Amino acid sequence: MEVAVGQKHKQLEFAVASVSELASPSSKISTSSTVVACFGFDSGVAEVRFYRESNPDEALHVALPTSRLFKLSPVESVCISEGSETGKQQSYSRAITIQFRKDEESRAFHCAFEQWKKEVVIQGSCFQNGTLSASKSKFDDKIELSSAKMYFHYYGQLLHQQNMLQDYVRTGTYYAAVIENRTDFVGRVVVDVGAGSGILSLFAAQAGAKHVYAVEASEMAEYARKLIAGNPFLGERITVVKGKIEEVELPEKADILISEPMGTLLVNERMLETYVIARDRFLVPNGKMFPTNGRIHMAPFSDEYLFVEIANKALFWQQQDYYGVDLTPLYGSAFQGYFSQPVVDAFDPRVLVAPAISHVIDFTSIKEEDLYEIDVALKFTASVGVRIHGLACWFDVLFDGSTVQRWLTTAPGAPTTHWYQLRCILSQPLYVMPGQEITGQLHMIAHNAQSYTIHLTMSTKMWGPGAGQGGILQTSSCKLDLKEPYYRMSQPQPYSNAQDQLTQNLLNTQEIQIQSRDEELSEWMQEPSLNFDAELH
Ligand SMILES: C[S@@+](CC[C@H](N)C(=O)[O-])C[C@H]1O[C@@H](n2cnc3c(N)ncnc32)[C@H](O)[C@@H]1O
Repeated sequence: MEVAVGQKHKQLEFAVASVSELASPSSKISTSSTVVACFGFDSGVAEVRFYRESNPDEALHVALPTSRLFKLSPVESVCISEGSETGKQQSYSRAITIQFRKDEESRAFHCAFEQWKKEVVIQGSCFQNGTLSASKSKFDDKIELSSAKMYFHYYGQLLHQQNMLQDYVRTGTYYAAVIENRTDFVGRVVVDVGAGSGILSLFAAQAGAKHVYAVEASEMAEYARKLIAGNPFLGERITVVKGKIEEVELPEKADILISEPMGTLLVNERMLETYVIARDRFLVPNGKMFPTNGRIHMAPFSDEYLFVEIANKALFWQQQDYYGVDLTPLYGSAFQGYFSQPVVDAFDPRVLVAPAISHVIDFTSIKEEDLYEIDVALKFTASVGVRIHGLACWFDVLFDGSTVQRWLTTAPGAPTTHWYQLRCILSQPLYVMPGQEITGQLHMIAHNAQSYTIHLTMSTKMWGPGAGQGGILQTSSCKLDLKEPYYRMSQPQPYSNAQDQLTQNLLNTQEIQIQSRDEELSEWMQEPSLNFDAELH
């Protein structure tokens, strides 16, 4: 795949101990502040730029097409550059020594150096054809640049990482899954896929990992470096690599991957695809994945209160004399708009009217492309006679450790997580009798704004007196955008789970509110014109 010259956003960063030019030792960029080595492009030429984190404007630039890198010791290398060729002899006029803090950092740097030199060769050859280009990563191929920018901007902020860290059900389950399965980590190489603050890398190091590569694409990588440096006993076995999983090169394969790639309904954010790409790029055959698989659970629900609440939102547009203006021409669109938003909140499991079914996603074997379109056939048997208002969904993931199997669940009735649960509401509810079958389809299609369009169809067949020979078929459908849910958690909840409250209080001595990760994310990522709720209130 080729991409235009303007692909400046593609870059990769490392922390190194110090850098100095041999001819001018005074140019040394040393350890008083972190020294960053950043691979990128300058005027279409691949380069590595060294600078102090505290002063990015003062940098040493090394053009890669004319450079070579040699190891002097496990933690010291020399980079010679600006060569000229006379006959068979190659001469170099500049040498830069690079001091690394550890062997793995040095190996990761060498690996990236060689990879970026190859990019230059591709570019060079294309340049001769008049179309300077660089290989485009799988991520850039399928995700809109504006979506990715906002996404990584969001994750680059500590407050959003803190929100996830303060979901103690989530973080505590990860901690237990890692620590109770030490045997899977001791002496092993680990890759942390989307490391964020680096917390899972630190857990893996605590469990005895030989080395952890913490790969993080957002600016959070700098904070992860700081956190890891501040925990030196663990940090000496962790290397932070700033870049996208789809683009970075690592010096060795991993025995185990660890990641937290789950979004609302498991698949939102499309980070599961990144997790699967990491498996294909970095995991040894039969290596372990934490988590190992995930399940989306679905069941029909009946919630008259929620249905009326949503339907009432559109009533505003039924006014015929709003300051002398008839608003009714927009009523239909407003009604449709409200019913195209999946609802995120914590609901009472008693609203479910049939046993749930599940769709399993095995992270160790699924193909990345299989996540582009997910199709689930629905079949339930109603346990009561009620009006069905739609489909309720939640998910769980399994850590299939060698010692202990741990589940992280977001089920209704279980301690609440920042994912809550999700409900797709039908604008035309269905009526069912006890024992009646409900069939349908949940079809989810990934889109380039890191989410999914959901198509839901639910049907029931009514038999018996007056229904005729073929029965009466009722069908109701809706189309929803997973990226634009209605976050209902701030509304008064008809249901409060005592066990949930207790767990929260026990885990959390401070008064801390967990915000839905996607609620915050969507504030960043939604275009105002698409944010129906924001428009109306
Ligand atoms: C849900 S957060 C989890 C952070 C951390 N692992 C934790 O458990 O607290 C996901 C992180 O993955 C990063 N991320 C998402 N897609 C990525 C990609 N393609 N390459 C590298 N990092 C990515 C995000 O920037 C974010 O920090």
